[in-house]
Amino acid sequence: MTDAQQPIRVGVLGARGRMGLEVCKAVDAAADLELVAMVDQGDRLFNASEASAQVLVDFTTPDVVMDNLRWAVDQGIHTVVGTTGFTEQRLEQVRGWLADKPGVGVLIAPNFGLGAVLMMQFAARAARYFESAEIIEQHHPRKLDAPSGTATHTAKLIAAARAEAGLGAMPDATKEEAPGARGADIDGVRVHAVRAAGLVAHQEVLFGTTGETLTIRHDSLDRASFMPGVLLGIRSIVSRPGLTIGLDPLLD
Ligand SMILES: NC(=O)C1=CN([C@@H]2O[C@H](COP(=O)(O)OP(=O)(O)OC[C@H]3O[C@@H](n4cnc5c(N)ncnc54)[C@H](O)[C@@H]3O)[C@@H](O)[C@H]2O)C=CC1
Ligand SMILES: O=C(O)C1=N[C@H](C(=O)O)C[C@H](O)C1
Repeated sequence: MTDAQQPIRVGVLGARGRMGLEVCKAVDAAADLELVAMVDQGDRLFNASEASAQVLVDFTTPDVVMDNLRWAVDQGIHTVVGTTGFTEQRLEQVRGWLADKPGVGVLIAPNFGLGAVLMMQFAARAARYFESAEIIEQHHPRKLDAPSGTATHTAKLIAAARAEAGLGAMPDATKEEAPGARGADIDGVRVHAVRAAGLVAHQEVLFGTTGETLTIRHDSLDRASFMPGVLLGIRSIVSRPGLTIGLDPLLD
């Protein structure tokens, strides 16, 4: 434990949501963490400050997360963010806020599943060796956004690796007969989003070149899969000022 064996005081934003409920359970069960605030839509955000939260965990929605984060940084509260919707422009805004609060840490991770982090790393490593790469993400039908934050991040990693290796555009002679048939184009990488009852969170990255394909697949079968990563984030962010993107730097 930090601070002479005092538990880290944690507040959860989006506490009544699918992820928020799971985070509350995981924090409650950890001896070195104390759940001091549970905030959902309609609750006062200030509750978290009154409860002296040292770290906030945000699993809300892309349209409210920036306001929450701005407030937390202003209050000097470290924040672990799993909510999606972080464009490069949004990340730049967060960097700007943190510049005025040098002691405060923010971790923004598109996926807290350790297997998903490895899947993205493996995909980035494979990208330079294949002519073609496409992403198929599959989620539960109550997910609000598409493509997923994980798929967008993976596409950007693949695009960067391809550019670094000097690869050009992927071979594709297809004319779409129906809009969207070839998926979304994220930095030149096609991303297909499936929504079906029974699914949690899944992703395949399909690579192809002459005579062979490689498929890298990850499945989150239960939201418990995200919790080791979230807890690692909470424990790390108290001594990690500035903006950290993704779990990768915490795993090295
Ligand atoms: N980074 C990761 O590993 C993961 C990220 N996610 C992302 O986390 C987000 C939440 O996902 P779910 O829990 O499935 O959604 P959900 O819809 O079940 O939960 C969102 C919760 O946020 C609450 N909320 C809305 N506005 C709020 C506000 N202003 N203040 C406090 N609470 C507010 C809602 O009432 C709801 O209870 C999504 O963006 C999703 O993509 C989900 C799973 C894993
Ligand atoms: O909404 C979800 O469920 C998930 N969202 C994240 C994303 O958009 O990548 C992470 C994971 O895929 C589950």
